[in-house]
Amino acid sequence: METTAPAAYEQKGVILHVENLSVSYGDRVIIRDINLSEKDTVRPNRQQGQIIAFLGRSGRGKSTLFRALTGMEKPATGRVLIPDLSKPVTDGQQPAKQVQEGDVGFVNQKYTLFRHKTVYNTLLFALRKTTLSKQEKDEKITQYLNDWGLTNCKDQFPNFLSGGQRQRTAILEQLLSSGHYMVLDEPFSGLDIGNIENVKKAFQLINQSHELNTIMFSTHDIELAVELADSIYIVGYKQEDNGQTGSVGTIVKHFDLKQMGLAWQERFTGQHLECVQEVKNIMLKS
Ligand SMILES: Nc1ncnc2c1ncn2[C@@H]1O[C@H](COP(=O)(O)OP(=O)(O)OP(=O)(O)O)[C@@H](O)[C@H]1O
Repeated sequence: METTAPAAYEQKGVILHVENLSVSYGDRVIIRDINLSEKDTVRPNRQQGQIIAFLGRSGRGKSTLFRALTGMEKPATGRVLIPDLSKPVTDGQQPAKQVQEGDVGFVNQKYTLFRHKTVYNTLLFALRKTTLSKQEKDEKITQYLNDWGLTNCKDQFPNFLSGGQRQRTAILEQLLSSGHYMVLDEPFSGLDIGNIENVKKAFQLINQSHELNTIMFSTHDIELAVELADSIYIVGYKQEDNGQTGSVGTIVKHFDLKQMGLAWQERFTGQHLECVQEVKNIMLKS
């Protein structure tokens, strides 16, 4: 079988820590006992953010988990911690804080944009909470528009953008307004092959532009998740002691694709396909 050498990397400080998280709507518990921890992945001679995929059958609670990860939904129990970059490092550790609404960008499937704002003004609005001067904001936006291939639509309103331009603007808007973390709920759903490539490219741009940039996304496309992610979590129902399948979502399996030697490979190999098959089997049982 075709295999490739695993890429070298080191793991540094914790960038996302989810502890005993559960979310209920009224009396109904939707997700429970969610525990996960992700560290900053450092690769030699390159800037590398993290890409985390969440897979799971319909209704298992991925969107609910995302709402808790972005601080939009208050957990019934547990907490979500991210590094508090406003505090100095003490004893080699970056202090952590509980995630709050606004810390983590959220991009929905529809790539919603302000109808009455041009691309430039949308991005300017996204930077409103920063301490940058007017000129610094302009320079930053101009650079991003250039890097993301959006310079030509700077003064256009959303209705005049192509699907790809719209996606990139929506992703960029969230990136600028929230800092390093971004959640995308099914960003590939309903896209044609060209726009799938556009979103993949946007992931790459985010990933390579800062060490701490962290993309979390859900998808029903298992191959795409195995191709793009360096960590995959499967959200599903656990088997109860009596052999029945439960009805509360939790993490039923984690795949560390870095450790497995599958992350950041140029080519999709037989080992990737084996992983896809394993993910499918687990999803079918959960
Ligand atoms: N606001 C809400 N009030 C009550 N129940 C809700 C609410 N939002 C979601 N649910 C329920 O929570 C469960 C999980 O839904 P969620 O949207 O998180 O699943 P999902 O894994 O994202 O599904 P899909 O893959 O189909 O998008 C579902 O049974 C859903 O009906």
